[in-house]
Amino acid sequence: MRVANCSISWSFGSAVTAALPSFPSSRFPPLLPFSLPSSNPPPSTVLRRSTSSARRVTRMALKNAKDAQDPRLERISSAIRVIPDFPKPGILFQDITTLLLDPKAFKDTIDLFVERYRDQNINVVAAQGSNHYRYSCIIGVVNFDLRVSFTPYLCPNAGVEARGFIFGPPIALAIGAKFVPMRKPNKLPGIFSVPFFSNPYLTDNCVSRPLNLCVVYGEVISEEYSLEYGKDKMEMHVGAVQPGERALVIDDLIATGGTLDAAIKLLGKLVNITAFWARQGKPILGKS
Ligand SMILES: O=P(O)(O)OC[C@H]1O[C@H](OP(=O)(O)OP(=O)(O)O)[C@H](O)[C@@H]1O
Ligand SMILES: Nc1ncnc2[nH]cnc12
Repeated sequence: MRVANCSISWSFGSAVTAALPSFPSSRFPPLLPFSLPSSNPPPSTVLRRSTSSARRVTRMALKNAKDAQDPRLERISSAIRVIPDFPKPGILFQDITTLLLDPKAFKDTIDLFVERYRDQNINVVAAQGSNHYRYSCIIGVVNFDLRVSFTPYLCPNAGVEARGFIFGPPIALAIGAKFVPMRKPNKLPGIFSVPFFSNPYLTDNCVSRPLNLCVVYGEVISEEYSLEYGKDKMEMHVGAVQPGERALVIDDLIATGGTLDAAIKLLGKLVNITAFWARQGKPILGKS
């Protein structure tokens, strides 16, 4: 189903230039969107720009320039540790775990977003999490996917990160929006199959199938994308975003923009995107 009028903003930080090996310092410039120098072009990329969305983008850019003066930014920026050559040579890894160890900097980060978005009529905060295939062990478990049932499955490490999930929920709660997780494959209960005799979810939703499989219907849509250091895929529930809602997509940083691109495409399968705004005016959506 496609519906009209869902505008999407994405924010947090950018590591686009962090990936460039020529950058002279390991203490990389602030990752937050607010640090945009006011002389830069407005941080806007607009899809099907309408007059109202263009006005909104302009307002955002002005607010951005104002935020650049915020004294909280310095503390936030310096609380983020930069680790060269992780997870592979050439990557300057922006480690937000050190920010999380500093309650003031962490709170300031959330507050900045809340202050920015609380009056924007946002209904939905969406964030992306991951099960980090690249650090996974391989074990044999049931894969709850009809297409590949009972195949080897990459098992997430314990304590696995999902950095968008760290920042999205507190922002959603504070601005009074619902939170929609955008997850890596096979993490959302969707269309799945389990042996009929052992299925604990036998409800009216279940339909008996050949080979004693029970199928539970709950539609999940997905989008594949590329990262600085690999490929991935994200999924979300159909119905999580409703017609006419305004969505804010939260993640900890933008590097290649692949994740953002996929998030926008994923949301675009459910709603019409009327405006998109991101830091640095990187034409991420120019690809699509
Ligand atoms: O702009 P991009 O090149 O797409 O990179 C940015 C993405 O990379 C990281 O996520 P990752 O998939 O590593 O998972 P995590 O959030 O669970 O750490 C980060 O949290 C962003 O989502
Ligand atoms: N440079 C980077 N630092 C932290 N997380 C990342 N995800 C993708 N690129 C990254």
